[in-house]
Amino acid sequence: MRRHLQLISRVSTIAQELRALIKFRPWSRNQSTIANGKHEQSSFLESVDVYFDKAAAVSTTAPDILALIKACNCVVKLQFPLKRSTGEVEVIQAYRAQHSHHRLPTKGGIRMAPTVDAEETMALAALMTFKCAVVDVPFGGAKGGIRIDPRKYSMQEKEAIIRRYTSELAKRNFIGPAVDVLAPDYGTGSQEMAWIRDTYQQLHISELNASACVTGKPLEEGGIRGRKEATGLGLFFCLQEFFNDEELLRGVKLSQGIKGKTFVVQGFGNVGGNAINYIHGAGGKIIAIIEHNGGIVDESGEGLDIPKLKDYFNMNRTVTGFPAAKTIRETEGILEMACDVLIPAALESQIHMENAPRIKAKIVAEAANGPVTAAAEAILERNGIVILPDLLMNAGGVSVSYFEWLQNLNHVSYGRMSRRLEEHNKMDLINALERQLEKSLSSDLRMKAFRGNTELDFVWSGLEETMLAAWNNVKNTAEKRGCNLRTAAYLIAIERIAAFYQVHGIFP
Ligand SMILES: NC(=O)C1=CN([C@@H]2O[C@H](COP(=O)(O)OP(=O)(O)OC[C@H]3O[C@@H](n4cnc5c(N)ncnc54)[C@H](OP(=O)(O)O)[C@@H]3O)[C@@H](O)[C@H]2O)C=CC1
Ligand SMILES: O=C(O)CCC(=O)C(=O)O
Repeated sequence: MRRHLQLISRVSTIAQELRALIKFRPWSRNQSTIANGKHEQSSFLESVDVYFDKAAAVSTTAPDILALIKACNCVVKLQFPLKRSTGEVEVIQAYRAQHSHHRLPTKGGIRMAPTVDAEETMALAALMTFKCAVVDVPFGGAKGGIRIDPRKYSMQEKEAIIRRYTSELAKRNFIGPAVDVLAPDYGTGSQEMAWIRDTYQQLHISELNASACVTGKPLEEGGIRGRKEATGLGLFFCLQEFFNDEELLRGVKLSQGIKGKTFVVQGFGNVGGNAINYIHGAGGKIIAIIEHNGGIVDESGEGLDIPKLKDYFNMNRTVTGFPAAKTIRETEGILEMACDVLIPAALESQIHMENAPRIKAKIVAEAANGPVTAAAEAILERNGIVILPDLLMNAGGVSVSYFEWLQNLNHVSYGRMSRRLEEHNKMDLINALERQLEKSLSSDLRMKAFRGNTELDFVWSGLEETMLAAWNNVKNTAEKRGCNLRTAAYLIAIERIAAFYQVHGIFP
């Protein structure tokens, strides 16, 4: 722990320099906002700051504690060599930001994208702090990024980059089950997590809990069932709640239930793809999907045939060209299509001041981190569009990551110790009932009634409980404090973290 704190103080110098470079501003009640739409040049980090400031202005938390909660504790910038398959050496730039250490470990994904920079990483790390607080997951927030376009690198090259990135973090004590736990994000998945785990394990050969240094791992490497689907399923749980809430539905003039509602989804990756599965399963109509270089629009009026689209995608690695839909190369127009729900599930700042006036969805459900700029939010709200905020909507991923981390620390999977016991107990009860009633249950009913809970049952149950509790808290806070759902989510986060400092005090 002492080593960790020393390192934090060393890297915090870098953080200070970076903050100065990007005009980082501590929280101030007088700070102008971009909600009037005048500063379209504002960055992702500035949008996060504006959202924070809006909540801070109605919070009862003291200004010094607000400044503490808002500040990014440290950012490390890494530059390391990659020997490409051509023999040429390239310098790779990468980052890890640890936004808040009020709880340890810090937690957050790692992305690979050409847009990655220090500021983006800091904004994403801040969102992780607030998101974890909203869903009451006991982590500080962090995020990592590697500035490459992963499509331009071979598997071997990506493996070398990830392994070197992990070893650079390990050298600085910036990764570990008790320190900072990585996870998938945009451009990374379970394969990258497996390389991270293996590299960390090689460097910490006697560390019993090494596999808890990263979540989102393949099952063979200590991953948990359900993590891949978790972000999309968490979003779906919240959508279901929205479509059951008469009052919220009245505001957007929609009837109850997901069935028959129309959805446009930007991004067909982990989050977008899984959200689509659940929405389609509930009878929602996916009328358009956007990828980075094109999109498809349904022409049947029935919504896209998702099982057929999945087969097509698995063969072609793209949705464009899907024969049962119209392919469109200019995707901006698709984002602006009339629909009930628009789900941005790709990158930040996709809905900005310029295109916001043309958005015709009734609801924007933020699956991506920060897809709506603060200036755009003001415009959407003026047009009566309800925004379901990222801090809540995409928190299913980190919630199940938490379960994976716990399972790794326990070294035994959920259900392993209890499943058969539950089945034996239930079977005894069923037998007793049958004897008493002098009647036998059908074998089908018997199977259903006696089945014990598996790992996946526990994960789904934990995720549903987490998302529904957070949904109700955000909704009730918005009602009580007279603010929108995003400000309510930030308020919950701020007040939970402030309460934490209140009890723990400030070190030293
Ligand atoms: N993975 C997770 O568990 C979590 C992810 N998130 C957030 O969700 C978002 C998506 O992450 P994830 O699904 O993991 O990422 P993936 O890399 O799995 O998928 C990203 C998808 O976005 C598409 N895309 C990229 N750029 C654009 C663009 N300009 N317009 C339209 N589509 C685009 C990609 O298309 P193509 O394949 O053509 O490049 C791909 O379909 C990110 O903001 C991430 O931070 C939030 C919480 C958890
Ligand atoms: O699963 C995690 O730990 C973090 C996922 C993530 O990066 C995010 O929620 O943005």
